[in-house]
Amino acid sequence: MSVDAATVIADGRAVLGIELGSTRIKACLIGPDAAVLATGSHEWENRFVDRRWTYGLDEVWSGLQAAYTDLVSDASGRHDAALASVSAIGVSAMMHGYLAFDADGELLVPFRTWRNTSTGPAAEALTTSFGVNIPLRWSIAHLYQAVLDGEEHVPAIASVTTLAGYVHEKLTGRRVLGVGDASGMFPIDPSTRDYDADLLGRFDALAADTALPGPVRSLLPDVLVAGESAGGLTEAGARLLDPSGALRPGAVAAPPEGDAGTGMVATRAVVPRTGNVSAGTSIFAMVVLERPLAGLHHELDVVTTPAGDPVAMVHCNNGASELAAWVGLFRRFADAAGRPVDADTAFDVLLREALEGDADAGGLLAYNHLAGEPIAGLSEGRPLLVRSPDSPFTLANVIRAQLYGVYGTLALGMRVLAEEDVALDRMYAHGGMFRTAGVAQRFLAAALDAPVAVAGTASEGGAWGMAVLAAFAAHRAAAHTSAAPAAGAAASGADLDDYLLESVFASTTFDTADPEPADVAGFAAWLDRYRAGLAVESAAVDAL
Ligand SMILES: Nc1ncnc2c1ncn2[C@@H]1O[C@H](COP(=O)(O)OP(=O)(O)O)[C@@H](O)[C@H]1O
Ligand SMILES: O=C(CO)[C@@H](O)[C@@H](O)COP(=O)(O)O
Repeated sequence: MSVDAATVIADGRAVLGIELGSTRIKACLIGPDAAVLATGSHEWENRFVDRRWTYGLDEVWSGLQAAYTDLVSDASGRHDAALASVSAIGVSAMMHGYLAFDADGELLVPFRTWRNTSTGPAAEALTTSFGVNIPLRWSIAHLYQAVLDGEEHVPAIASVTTLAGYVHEKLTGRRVLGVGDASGMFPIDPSTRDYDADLLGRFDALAADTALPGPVRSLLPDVLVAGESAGGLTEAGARLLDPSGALRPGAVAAPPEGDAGTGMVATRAVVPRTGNVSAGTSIFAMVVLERPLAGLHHELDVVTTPAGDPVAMVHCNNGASELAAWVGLFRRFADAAGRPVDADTAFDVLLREALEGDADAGGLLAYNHLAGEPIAGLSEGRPLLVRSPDSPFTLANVIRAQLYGVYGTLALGMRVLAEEDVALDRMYAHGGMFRTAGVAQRFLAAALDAPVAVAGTASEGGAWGMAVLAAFAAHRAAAHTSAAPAAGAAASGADLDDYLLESVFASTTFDTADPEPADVAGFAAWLDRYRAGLAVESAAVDAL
């Protein structure tokens, strides 16, 4: 394996996927069979500046370079191979939010991430006008809120994009977005797999007589579907990723995607009746739809797969960060006691302890809300641990409550999806929480009352999924060389699924956890108490 991998890397046949997650920038290098050859990562953290969650663009580039350098050294350590070129490349990132540029490409205001909940009036006006739910975090809500607030920069806006779109443009010179990422900016019409023309018109009518230079379509990136070529890595782009000068340009670039789409690919959940849960800083569940939703629900957004098919999503701003904070507390205790443990060990010890807890976590409630949470009706967050005096206050129950807390708001939203009769054959899960095998997965099965499957790549899921999409773009480009050199054709969901089945998942095994009846009953009881206790969380937001 090592010799083959070394040859693949040295011959420039490996494929690079990068995902900018909220806490980690991950890079993943795969071979022709989609096996992981090397990985790299860099930790970063959003900052709350002037009441807005943001990252600096300088941190984007230093973080990408650090993750890439880490991957190069992993390739060298694992395979004794020097990485100098790749056949294809793809970038994905946290979706939505607001990156607005002027005509010279200068950023007009600091990046506003998906986590900001300051767009209420715009989201409400757009939801009413469009007749589809426009969540607070969508880019169009951010844009319209800036218009409604009469922000000074609005007249200068020449383009608006997502984080993946921004990075992709710098690497390739192309201002485009994959349809999945675009679907978190503005609603997509599944029949054209492009922005919904009727809704674009309604937006322009709303924004008429404002300072926004229109029409809005001229501000948005062009939309591409999985398998289409989105340009190639330029010399300048290669230098941005690898200032050492070793990386050569020329790789085929896939349409930049969002982490929802890469999660779907990483779990082979791209055709109707398949779904996946991504559990990282935020937590969200997605199910590919067989038919449109019957009603409009503020708990459900409709995005698309990277092939443009509609997907219902339950999105919660708050995922596993509060759990990580508790694990950090115990690590500090271990340090202070003179027995330091690394993060993975601390997670392993604590999560395994949770297995010994009561099925209802002894009635302990953990609210993981660091930020506001629309589904729970919270404008801001105040993480809480609440118990009755007689609740069995054990370490096992504290950690189990924290794990249940990660799934609390998601479970409320999933009950709305169930009422819509959305059919689901299989649910997959991925994200950092699954680095410790078997625990977060078992409790998720209990929370959803459904089997949950996890693959070995689960904790690197997004970057790996993006590498797979890049390999798919290169595969389609090769198949179409005679007809249209270096250009792949747009794929349908079935084309993408066939590729995933034949070239990626043929030999992948998933570990499936079935819901355990005692856990299901325990979680249901816990969720009733959690729902009632939301009043406490709300009061904490008001009071503190
Ligand atoms: N070894 C581990 N076992 C279980 N959970 C973990 C482990 N390491 C990190 N985590 C959890 O994973 C989360 C990060 O997940 P990740 O998918 O990398 O997030 P993001 O994409 O938002 O940066 C952390 O907040 C932490 O709670
Ligand atoms: O909003 C979405 C998807 O709709 C995500 O991009 C956003 O929550 C960020 O996800 P991560 O927590 O970084 O995995």
